[in-house]
Amino acid sequence: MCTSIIYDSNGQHYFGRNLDLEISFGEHPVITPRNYVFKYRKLPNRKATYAMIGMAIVKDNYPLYFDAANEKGLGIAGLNFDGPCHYFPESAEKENVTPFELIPYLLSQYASVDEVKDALENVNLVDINFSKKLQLSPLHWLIADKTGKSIVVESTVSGLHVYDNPVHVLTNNPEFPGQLTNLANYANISPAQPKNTVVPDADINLYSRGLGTHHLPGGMDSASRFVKVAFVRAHAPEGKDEASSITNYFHILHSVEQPKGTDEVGPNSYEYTIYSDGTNLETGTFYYTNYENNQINAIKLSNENLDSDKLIDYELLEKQHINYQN
Ligand SMILES: C[C@H](CCC(=O)NCCS(=O)(=O)O)[C@H]1CC[C@H]2[C@@H]3CC[C@@H]4C[C@H](O)CC[C@]4(C)[C@H]3C[C@H](O)[C@]12C
Repeated sequence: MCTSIIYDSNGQHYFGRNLDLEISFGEHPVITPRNYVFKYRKLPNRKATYAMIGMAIVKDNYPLYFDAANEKGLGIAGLNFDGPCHYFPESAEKENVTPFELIPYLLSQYASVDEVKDALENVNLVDINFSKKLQLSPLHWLIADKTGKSIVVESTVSGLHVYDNPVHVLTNNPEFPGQLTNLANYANISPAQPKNTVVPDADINLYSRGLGTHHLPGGMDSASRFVKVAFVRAHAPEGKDEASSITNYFHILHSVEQPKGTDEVGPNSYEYTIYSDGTNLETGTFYYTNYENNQINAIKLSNENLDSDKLIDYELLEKQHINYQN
């Protein structure tokens, strides 16, 4: 399971995700500079044009991005969508993009959600594996830009669906319209202390603070995380500067993180939040934390030579540094 959000703070927009899984693939931060050439399976080769940064594994010198953002302030995250997801055979009328190419394809050419929406009308997500070893995985995508707009893209048996996203978060199943419908079941959840309406005549002692969130789901499942993160994001205060904004951002994502041991997926195997990341879409600064190291690490897109044609890899810093005070 995974969770992705876009958060507005202090005039800036932060976009990224939690990656929840039982094993790590060796993913790490990767910059694709403007002159790197993407080789597409069913389209002509094309230069990246817009530089991008995100978490990826690199296979055969190809960056398989889990999530990334480009220098124009457009971000995309791929999340698991097992069940409803369906990819299609090659189509003669459309641009045939494989699901693992979707992030490079969109980030290399487009600067906004509106541009992406137009482009997607012409896209067929074609069922072609990266390799025998790396088969396609069922994904759906949260796409957001620095104006704060976001959409969800889902390819199912009924076709490619693009939904405006009024709550600016995404988890996993069910399909996005079902997640929105489910929010109605939690419509009265509030940061405010409730009034006693259950037995109005009785003097009921509101024994705790926070009773307005008593029915907020806290499970590791995707429907629970959707409601919880939508609520937390919607009520998160803005930061007053970059540091407090990114701190708030990670608190939102960490409110739905999965601690080890709580989500069993097989004998002795547990899904947990491997990393959380977020890019400031205005400045192109990429931040991340991970399970082992919850210090915030940052990489600035603008500090590299973005006109290069070679991928730039960064080590994932996984060592916890405890600040002993005595
Ligand atoms: C599994 C992850 C989602 C996390 C999640 O939701 N886990 C719940 C599991 S469960 O549903 O709870 O059981 C997703 C998110 C991004 C994906 C990579 C995207 C690039 C590339 C695309 C290729 O086509 C296939 C290989 C590839 C490396 C992908 C592997 C894997 O699919 C990644 C890591």
